[in-house]
Amino acid sequence: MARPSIKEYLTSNPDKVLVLDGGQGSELEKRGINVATPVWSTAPFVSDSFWSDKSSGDREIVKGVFSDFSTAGAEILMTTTYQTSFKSVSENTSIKTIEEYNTLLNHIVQFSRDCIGEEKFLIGCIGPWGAHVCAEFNGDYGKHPENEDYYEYFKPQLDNFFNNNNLDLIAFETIPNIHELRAILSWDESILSKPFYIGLSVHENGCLRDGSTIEDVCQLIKSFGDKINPNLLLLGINCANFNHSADIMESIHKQLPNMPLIIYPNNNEIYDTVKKMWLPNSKQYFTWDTLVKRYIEAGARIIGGCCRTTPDDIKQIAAAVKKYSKN
Ligand code: MET
Ligand SMILES: [Zn+2]
Repeated sequence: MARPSIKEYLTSNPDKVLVLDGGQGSELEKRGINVATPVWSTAPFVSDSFWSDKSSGDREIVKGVFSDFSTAGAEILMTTTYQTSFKSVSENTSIKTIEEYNTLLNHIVQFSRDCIGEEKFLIGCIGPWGAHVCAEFNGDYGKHPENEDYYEYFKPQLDNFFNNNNLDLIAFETIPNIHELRAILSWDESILSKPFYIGLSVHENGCLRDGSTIEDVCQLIKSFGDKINPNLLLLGINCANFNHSADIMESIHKQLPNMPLIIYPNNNEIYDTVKKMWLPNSKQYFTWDTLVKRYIEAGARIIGGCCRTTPDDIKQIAAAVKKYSKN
């Protein structure tokens, strides 16, 4: 049976909370794929052997990640295309033309769809401009972030994703800068012609990485009134601090009570930006069970994990979603 449209699905099942997958990029790395390249988790797909050699090791690893997240309970999964903008790919790999780029995206999306089957929802993942310039965790977009042509940066990936029926939802993830957020919100249905969501990149106190407060963000969204693009299905945070994630969700929900929310924080490890590695965090104040309960009470409709979360985290999230959602 064909999948329903995700918009229709969320509207006609108002109590349903969908379980998302976990950190695809970090999981690929954990399983041995070298993602230490400027295109990060896109790396396995830009090698010809991934497509020509059906028994390639990387191919098996990617399949395994999709399969393990699905088995753990994910009902909606993401393509590994966080750093697959045309600019990142054409500047850093042998793929140079828009035709080659479209072929790459078509192959990745089809491969991902084949991995998860026809029933589950698939999200076309798009990282922020900050992913290209390594600024998604400081929001530093230079002196004139308002002058950046965000549309020009996103357009090739958007054009491809909007035309691909294998994708149910488009993700703008880890958005750290309010100018970029304002740009995305200003695009109407002729540009963003399919359901999408925005995942914000925030500090522990909930401020956007560029220092804008949650109030600034919510005010900006409210200022669009009923002119907001009807394809904006959810707003939320991703790659956020585990211990602080529920507080941040509650504060967004307080200010935008009717906005369906999405949340996928990191696991409890902390990224050391100097050592460039994830370090354990001895302070863990919550379990997934407690957090998921609070997320749902704060209006979350999609819940999963971001960097360093594994199929085991998704299993715990799925169990808690089952326990606390009315559906
Ligand atoms: C830096 S956040 C990355 C999110 C992305 N969906 C991934 O895990 O691959
Ligand atoms: Zn992340």
